[in-house]
Amino acid sequence: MDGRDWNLFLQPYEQAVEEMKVKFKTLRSELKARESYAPIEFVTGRVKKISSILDKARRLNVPMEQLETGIEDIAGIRIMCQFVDDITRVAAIVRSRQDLKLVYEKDYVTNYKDSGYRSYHMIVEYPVQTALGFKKVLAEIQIRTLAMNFWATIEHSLNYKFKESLPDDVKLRLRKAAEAAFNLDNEMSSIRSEILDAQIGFEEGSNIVNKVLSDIQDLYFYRKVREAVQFQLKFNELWEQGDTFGLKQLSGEIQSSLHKARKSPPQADELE
Ligand SMILES: Nc1nc2c(ncn2[C@@H]2O[C@H](COP(=O)(O)OP(=O)(O)OP(=O)(O)O)[C@@H](O)[C@H]2O)c(=O)[nH]1
Ligand SMILES: Nc1ncnc2c1ncn2[C@@H]1O[C@H](COP(=O)(O)OP(=O)(O)OP(=O)(O)O)[C@@H](O)[C@H]1O
Repeated sequence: MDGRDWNLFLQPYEQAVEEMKVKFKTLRSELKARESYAPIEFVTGRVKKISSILDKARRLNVPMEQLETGIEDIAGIRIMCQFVDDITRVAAIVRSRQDLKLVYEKDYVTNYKDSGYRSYHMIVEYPVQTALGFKKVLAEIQIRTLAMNFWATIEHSLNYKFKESLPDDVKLRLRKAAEAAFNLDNEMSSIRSEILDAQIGFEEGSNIVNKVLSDIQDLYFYRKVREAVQFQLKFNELWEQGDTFGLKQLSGEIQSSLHKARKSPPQADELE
């Protein structure tokens, strides 16, 4: 093995991981403040252990003098999302960032691995300012849902214990567990879209109420008192029944009355 100073070798990777973690955690807070929902649930990161770097170099036949280019995940962060759709959004954000350069992507969400592993991986080039100046390091960004992470964390610990020799029945059960995690993600996504639809429906309902009440006020302005009172009674009835469709129709009727009223405004002494 070469006699390099591993602390010095790993220093820029430590820095890259710390900086990237701060940046994506800050992004989460900012998106939460701006849009009230952030596609990032939490962020973790690590620098690969020396033993793991050496194992991987041997496994992938990477010469020691080419570790920096041959092992792409010495620096790695992981971004956990609530929903599968969030992964696409986070990946788009990573692609658009000016402070790193995308090298390539691996979509194990669509093309999941034989083991059942699902995640979206992005290998990036990240620039750090070291005491000796500017240096670019390779880093891996793994993006996955909470369910994918749950599965991968447990599978990783089992794999570590059994190394390459996982018994076939365990492999099969892990694949089934991965399917279960996939189904859980799908179910959560469909519940989410129903909740979003309900929220949109609620928003529409509240907008239509505002519109009807303010248009009735305008009818008073045009001295269409009798019409305004009738519309108000009709509104009360529909509102009691929670009839959004009826309210939309009523809104249309009030609009056409208002239209007529605006075309022939009342004379000063005119009262309905
Ligand atoms: N738990 C778990 N993690 C995996 C699995 N496959 C990949 N990973 C994770 O994804 C990383 C990158 O894996 P790959 O995209 O296969 O790339 P690689 O680094 O060229 O090759 P390997 O180290 O052989 O996986 C690994 O270092 C793991 O952290 C898997 O089957 N189970
Ligand atoms: N990009 C990443 N971000 C955060 N944690 C990671 C990342 N990649 C791996 N880890 C975690 O770091 C720990 C050590 O993993 P290690 O780097 O030794 O192996 P690995 O990445 O799983 O596999 P390999 O050696 O094949 O690359 C594990 O808990 C693993 O889940």
